[in-house]
Amino acid sequence: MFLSSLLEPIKTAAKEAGDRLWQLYQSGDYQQETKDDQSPVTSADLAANDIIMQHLQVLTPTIPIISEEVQLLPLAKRQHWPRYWLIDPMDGTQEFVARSGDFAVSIALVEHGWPALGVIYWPKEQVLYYATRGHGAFKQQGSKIRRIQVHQHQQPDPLRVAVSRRQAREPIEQLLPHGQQVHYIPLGSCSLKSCLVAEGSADCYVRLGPTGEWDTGAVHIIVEEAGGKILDSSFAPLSYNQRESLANPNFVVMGQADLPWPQLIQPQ
Ligand SMILES: Nc1ncnc2c1ncn2[C@@H]1O[C@H](COP(=O)(O)O)[C@@H](OP(=O)(O)O)[C@H]1O
Ligand SMILES: [Mg+2]
Repeated sequence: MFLSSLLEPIKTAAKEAGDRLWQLYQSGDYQQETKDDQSPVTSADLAANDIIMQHLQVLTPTIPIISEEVQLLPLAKRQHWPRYWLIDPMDGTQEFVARSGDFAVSIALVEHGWPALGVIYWPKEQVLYYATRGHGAFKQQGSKIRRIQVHQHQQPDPLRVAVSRRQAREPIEQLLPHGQQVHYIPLGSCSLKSCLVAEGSADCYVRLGPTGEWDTGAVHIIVEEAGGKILDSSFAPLSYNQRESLANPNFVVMGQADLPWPQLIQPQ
């Protein structure tokens, strides 16, 4: 009941933040900086962050917020939170700057260590992806809403693997078995690639290299409710708010849950 009552207001917040990003993207009216981890941030990320924070503070004033764009509290002050919002106001800042349009807003509610509600908004396509635990995953474009499901992959069909536009292909090629036919799908933004898996347009997404918990929070529940899973390089679940750093390990977003994934992909 609590989760379902939050869904519509969170979709509204994500859409408002994303539409603001789109406006700034089109006008070019933003400034860019480099963060301590060498990843880019723009004034558009911060504008979207402000919009989401304002919505959340009105909607649930007592629920704390972790945002990519807000100074992180030490673990001791946050590790016992029973629930918190986990937001990435813009996933795909490099894509925004490079003008590919592959950027998205990501908002998750994490309860007792597990994402329970997730909303992704892709401004370029005006598409929302969302899920709440136990109630399925959905894709909405305008008034058209449909339930999404991962794809049932049949051997010997090529494995459709979503990959970053910005990362080298070779390390990923080395993880796939020799002789496996592969069709690569390059797309920006961790969330959008994960949503491709959730909706069945890709069979998996292999992510090597730096990401943060905010990149996977919302899609974690969307992918699971669509029938898939997100696991680290030991095929163990990702964790949330358990460490001083929010850096994720390498991970794979897997579609069809009963494929022999450890035979298909051996992440390092
Ligand atoms: N040098 C770096 N340090 C930390 N995270 C990085 C990074 N380079 C990329 N990322 C993560 O990868 C995301 C983009 O994924 P992709 O390469 O698939 O487009 C970034 O999202 P943000 O744009 O929210 O920072 C960021 O979280
Ligand atoms: Mg971001």
